[in-house]
Amino acid sequence: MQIAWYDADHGGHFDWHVDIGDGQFAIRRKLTLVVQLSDGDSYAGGDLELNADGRPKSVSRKLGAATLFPSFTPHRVTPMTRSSRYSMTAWVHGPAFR
Ligand SMILES: O=C(O)CCC(=O)C(=O)O
Ligand SMILES: [Fe+2]
Repeated sequence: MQIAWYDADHGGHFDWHVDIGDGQFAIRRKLTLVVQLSDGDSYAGGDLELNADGRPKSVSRKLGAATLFPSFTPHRVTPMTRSSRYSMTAWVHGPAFR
């Protein structure tokens, strides 16, 4: 589980990536769950975008909105342009993909 803080004054963003990696835990990630912990009207930028099919889509910015996706889906957080955003990310683990 992870709480992230993105702030406009500190260039908050997270470039395109997948959540599956080489690490002991990252290699076992199956599903990613992101919960919006900030009201979407209280900041600008900071959109979570998913690119499952070559057409990036932004997810809901509503406070409490939960987004679940396969951990191999490329995603990013666009640069913050005003104020700040909190999010919570949790991963569901399982046997490594083969
Ligand atoms: O904060 C978000 O919306 C996404 C976070 C994320 O992609 C990650 O921590 O891997
Ligand atoms: Fe991620």
